[in-house]
This record gives sequence, C-alpha cells and structure tokens, in this order.
Amino acid sequence: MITIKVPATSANIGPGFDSLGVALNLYLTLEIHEPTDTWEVIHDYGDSMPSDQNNFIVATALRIAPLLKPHRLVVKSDIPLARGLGSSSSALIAALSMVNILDNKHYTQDDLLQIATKLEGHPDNVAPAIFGGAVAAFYDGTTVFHAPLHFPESLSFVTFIPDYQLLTEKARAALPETLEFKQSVAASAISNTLVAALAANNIKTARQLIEQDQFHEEARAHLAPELAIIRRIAHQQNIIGTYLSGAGPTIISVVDETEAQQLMTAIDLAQLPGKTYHLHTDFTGSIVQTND
Ligand SMILES: Nc1ncnc2c1ncn2[C@@H]1O[C@H](COP(=O)(O)OP(=O)(O)O)[C@@H](O)[C@H]1O
Ligand SMILES: N[C@@H](CCOP(=O)(O)O)C(=O)O
Repeated sequence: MITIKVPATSANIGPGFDSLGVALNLYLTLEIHEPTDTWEVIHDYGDSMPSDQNNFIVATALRIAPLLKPHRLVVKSDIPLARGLGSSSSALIAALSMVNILDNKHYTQDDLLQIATKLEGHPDNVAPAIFGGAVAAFYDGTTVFHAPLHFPESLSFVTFIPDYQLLTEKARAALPETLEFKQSVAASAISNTLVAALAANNIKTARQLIEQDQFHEEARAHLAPELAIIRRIAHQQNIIGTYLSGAGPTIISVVDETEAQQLMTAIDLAQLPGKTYHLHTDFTGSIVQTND
C-alpha cells in the first residue's frame, strides 16, 4: 500500500492575497490499495461526495493521466471542506502525487507546484501543501515563482472553524474586479513589509500590519461575520493579529504559543457556531510512504 499525506493550508495570512500561505497540522491521507476494474474511493464525507471516477481526486488525476489504471483508494481527512483551510488544494496535491507514483512521472516538487497552480489558479495553498512551512509565491499565468518564509517557530494559530461552508468560488465572486492605483501600492507595501517583519521576527511591526489587508477581507466580511467578532475578542489579548483564512469562513489569530489557551477560552465564551482549535505549522509538507 502507498500512503500520501498532505497538510491543510491557510492562505493569505491577512494582506498576502493569492500569495502567502502556511501549512498547518491537519491532514488528508490518500491510501492507494490494489488495482481494480473501476475506480473505488472509500471515504466518510457522505453520499454527496462521489466514490467512483467522478471523485475530485480521481477526476483530477485522470485530467493529467487519462489512461491511469483504476485502483481502490481510501481517503481519510481531518481538513474540513470549504472552510478556508485549503481542502481542495490538499486533495489536488494528493491526486497529482498519485499520478506521479502510478504513472512514473518523476515530477519534482517544483513540477507539482507548477501543475497544481495551473489547476487551482493561485499558488498560496498548493505551495505550502507541497513544501510545508510558510511560502510566498507569485503566479504570472504561466510560471510560479516562490520562496520559503521562515516564521518564528513560537507562533501558532488559534483557529475558529465555523459550522457552515463557504465555497472559495463564491468568496472570490465577492471581490472587486479592479483596485485603484494608490490603494494597490499601499496593499502591496503592507504585504511586503509584513513578510519582511515575519522573516526578521519583528513581531511589533507584524502586529501593526497583519490586520491591514486591502485586497479581500472587507469585500468578504459579510460572508464571514465571525471575523469582526473574533478580532474584537482577540484585541483584548496579547495576540499578533487575526485574519480570514483563505477565502473564509475560518478565522485565524496568530499568537505566541503561550497566549493560545487564553484566547481559545475567550472565543469559546462567545459561543459562536463552530469550533476552536490550536493549530501549528507543519514543516514537512506532502509526503509519500510505501507500506507493506
Ligand atoms: N478530499 C476531498 N475529496 C474530494 N473532493 C474534495 C476533497 N477536498 C475538497 N474537495 C472539493 O473541494 C471543495 C472545496 O473547495 P474550496 O471551495 O476551494 O474550499 P477549501 O479548499 O477552502 O476547503 C469541496 O466542496 C469538494 O468539492
Ligand atoms: N487566495 C485564495 C485562497 C483560497 O483559499 P481556500 O482555502 O479558501 O481555498 C482566496 O483568498 O481566494
């Protein structure tokens, strides 16, 4: 049996729209079992998720390798669907990794990133899902340029996952088509400076910038009302900043490890519809294991 393990990801990290992302310690695992006559996907997502060649993982694999031989697959995941934690990117990387193995493609991690970004449209989830850690990336429509962003290791992520789903497609449809020149300059300067501050462990500057996104959060605020509520709660504590994870609706507060429990308790007291988790950076990224 072959097992592919891919982490969840949180994209944007505030002002880094479509460019910054970090891998988190929730995982999708895809087990590849024996060859079969037709594709069989065993999962516990419920009846609305296909269990045959129409399953997203198989369909994605067949887009890349239409003649791939069917196998019995088992998918296990603690990454919730359509919550802004990159479930579709993790599934996509699992699919491409399966093609890599079954079709002997010899894709490097960089090849995977280029193909995955073409399929996903933006690199900020797929890059950290492949490499682990935090990544900054830019896709010009043809090529992805990327570099690791070394976060201070003491940072962790208090993560509120609402009970409701929000498809990324719907949250992207809420975005403006254009951004005025002056605002674009500010938005990109905020993002650049946040990246430099995080890389330099300059927490004071990171704290001043992480909630200053000008690209997407305001346009999406009505789709994820918990963002404003959790920000208010978090501002009463010693946190670094709170942002909309990916397209939402998950809300993440970046905190020093030692401050996490106090914030989780405060969020839980607000009794919002959802659950709070204390997540950490996954530094490994996607891995493939061959078991007997
Ligand atoms: N493990 C999986 N198996 C099959 N399809 C999946 C899986 N994970 C995600 N998907 C597909 O991706 C959709 C969610 O993607 P998206 O709206 O981009 O949200 P997010 O990536 O933030 O979780 C799901 O509704 C489902 O169609
Ligand atoms: N930059 C994208 C990230 C989408 O992430 P997801 O986890 O919600 O799929 C966006 O903000 O649309």
